[in-house]
Order: sequence, then structure tokens, then C-alpha cells
Amino acid sequence: MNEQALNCINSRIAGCSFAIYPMTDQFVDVITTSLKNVDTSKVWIKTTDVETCVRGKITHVFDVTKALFLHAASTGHHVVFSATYSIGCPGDSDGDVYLSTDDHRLNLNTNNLQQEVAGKFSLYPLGGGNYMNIIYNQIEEMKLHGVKVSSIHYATRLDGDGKLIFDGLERVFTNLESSYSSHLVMTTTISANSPSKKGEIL
Ligand SMILES: Cc1ncc(C[n+]2csc(CCO)c2C)c(N)n1
Repeated sequence: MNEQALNCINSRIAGCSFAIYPMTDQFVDVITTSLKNVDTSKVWIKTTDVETCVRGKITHVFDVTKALFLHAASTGHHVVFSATYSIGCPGDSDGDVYLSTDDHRLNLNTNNLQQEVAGKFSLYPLGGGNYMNIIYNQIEEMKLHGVKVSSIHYATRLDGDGKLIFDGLERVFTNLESSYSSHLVMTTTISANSPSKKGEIL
């Protein structure tokens, strides 16, 4: 086996490519202030004009993305978070050093932020069979997290407290990666402070 293939098996680095879209003239400030307020020292991080990518242990990837969204939402502006989480064969190793950090999360203070949100998520467990049952089981798991879970096309809708939704997403991602899927992708879109009524068909 070549060195890159070995890295894939041993490292299991998780990552998230995401963007925050604040619906306000002060969008630059909302994004940059959130990035400054969140402790990102336990993840590899790169921000560009299009997105931010964080990579490292699952716990820190979720700690950082959850904190960034909740900080941006706490400004009261309508903000949307759009993300792709992935674990499996990343094909590179420049963040592997972050796998040696301890598991202590650096942004636990964001659990004080109360934020009603609406969102959706989709799971793509790659590299295994029987994927629909695997997905249905994790949708059931999400219902145990104090979140309203409902069916929509191509995804599952989530309504409730932002931190509970992030905790549920982390739980299903962790469940799938540890038991079923050699390469897992999860997409999510989460909206806070929308002026639209919940579920309104416009
Ligand atoms: C989390 C996150 N990272 C990067 C961008 C892209 N972006 C759009 S405006 C802006 C600030 C000024 O350049 C940046 C970095 C985003 N939207 N959200």
C-alpha cells in the first residue's frame, strides 16, 4: 500500500468546508468578528473569499463550526450557515498534526447562547451498502436530541435550538463514521433570525 493510502486509514481527519452568509450590510464585520471570537487553535483553518475550511478531530471541527455560527447568529442579524462535513480519505495530510490534540473543547461557552434556528441536513455514507437504512436510523437518532425532525425532499428538516441541532449533527456524524461508513459526507444548511415565518411557502 502506498504512503497516501496508509495515511487515509490511520489518520481519519475530519473536515468541514462552510460559509456564513449574514443578510446585512455589516456582513464583513459579522463574519470576521465571529472568526476572531472563536478559539480555532485545535483545528487547521483556512479562510478565503468563498469559504472557511477547518480540519482536525471531529469534536473540534464541530466545536468550532457550532461556535462560529452561534456567534454570528447572536448579532441578531439573519444569518445562514452552509456546510459540508466530511471524513474518510482526504488525500492530503497537512492538518494531521491536529489529530494529536487532546479532546477538551475550547468553545464550550457557546452553550450559553440560546438561538432558535431552522435547517436541514443530508447524509451520504459512502463506501457501504444498505445506505437508506443507515440514514433512516440516524434520522431516528436525531429525534432523540430535542429537535423537531420532519421530512422534506432530498434532506431532513430540523427546527429547534441551534446548539441542540449542532449536537445532534455531531452525534449522527460520529455514529456513522465509527460504525458504518469508510467515507462519510454530511451537508447542512442552518438559518437563524429569518424574517420569514417558519416553514412558510413563499
Ligand atoms: C465562514 C466564512 N468564511 C469565509 C466566507 C467568505 N467571505 C465572504 S465575505 C467575507 C469577509 C470579507 O472578505 C468572507 C471571508 C464566508 N462567507 N463565511
